[in-house]
Amino acid sequence: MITTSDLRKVYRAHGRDTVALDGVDLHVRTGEVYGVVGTSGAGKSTLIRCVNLLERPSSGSVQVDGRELTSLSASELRATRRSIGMVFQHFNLLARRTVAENVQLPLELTGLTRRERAAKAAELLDLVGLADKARAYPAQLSGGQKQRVGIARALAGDPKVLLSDEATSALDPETTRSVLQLLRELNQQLGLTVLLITHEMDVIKSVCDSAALMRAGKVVESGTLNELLARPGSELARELFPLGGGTPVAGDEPLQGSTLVDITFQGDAAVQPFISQLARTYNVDVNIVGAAVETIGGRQVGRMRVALPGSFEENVVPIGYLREQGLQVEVAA
Ligand SMILES: Nc1ncnc2c1ncn2[C@@H]1O[C@H](COP(=O)(O)OP(=O)(O)OP(=O)(O)O)[C@@H](O)[C@H]1O
Repeated sequence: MITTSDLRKVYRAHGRDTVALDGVDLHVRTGEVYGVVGTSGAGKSTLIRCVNLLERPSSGSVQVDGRELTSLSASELRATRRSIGMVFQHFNLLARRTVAENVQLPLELTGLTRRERAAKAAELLDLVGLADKARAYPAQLSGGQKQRVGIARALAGDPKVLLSDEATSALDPETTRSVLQLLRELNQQLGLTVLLITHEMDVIKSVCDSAALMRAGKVVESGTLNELLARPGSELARELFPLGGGTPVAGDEPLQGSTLVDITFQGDAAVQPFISQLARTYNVDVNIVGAAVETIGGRQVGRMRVALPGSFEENVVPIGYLREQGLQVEVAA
């Protein structure tokens, strides 16, 4: 649904060049929620603004729903942008307009009658759970309600794609959860493809099907959450699902001289029988250092860190046994 190829954006200011995007290839499939995460300055905002050409890339291509946006004329681009909704961190609502009028804003140049626009706004406000706030003004709403209005407005043109620029960054954790839940429902009910940027791993964990990690203008890692969790050495997987503790340090006698192994299992697979079989078959004392189960992308994922006595070379066979059982096994230290 969204594909960027070798996307570059260089800002020129005060005689200096800043490379904000340095050859970004991104592929967002139809109907998925795709999150781009990265620290401040990584290029996330620039990327999302290049996807609807609010920012014109210096080079590279942007395809949305099969259309190459960089080669459209100004009027074609205006029309195409209507099918790409966008929500913003600070909502960008007009203070002097009512909630319903804010939602109708993108429909004003579309040839719909006043009555049709009002009916559409009412339908969208109902969809985001704010049917009773149509006549209120933005100042009378909470942050979460303002963002719901922002989302309703973004949906006014019946978009196939919704871009979300840190939509929950200004909200408290509980409101964040409810707005993310709304995005998920809209994704499922309307088949909406959602591309969101965030600096919070929790957002990725709770709502995304796929994710990309950006650093210094580049996508350094990407994939579905399941792929990432199954990828040895994945930085995103480590951040999605940190397994604290267990790194052997001087004086930490029980772990000294042992091999730490991280085991990831998904769905209903239970790791416990494998551990006891491993202990029995190979006569090793398996020390469970840490374990956790979390819901990631709507699926149960478990991780366990175990310590096997001896060096890695001494544990090649037991580690191979765990891998043969279909578990994802990564040697941590
Ligand atoms: N209009 C601009 N003019 C000059 N440099 C810019 C402009 N917009 C962004 N930059 C620079 O481009 C780089 C990427 O910025 P961008 O805002 O895309 O990153 P980000 O990952 O979204 O960060 P943040 O989370 O802080 O918004 C930064 O070095 C930034 O200073």
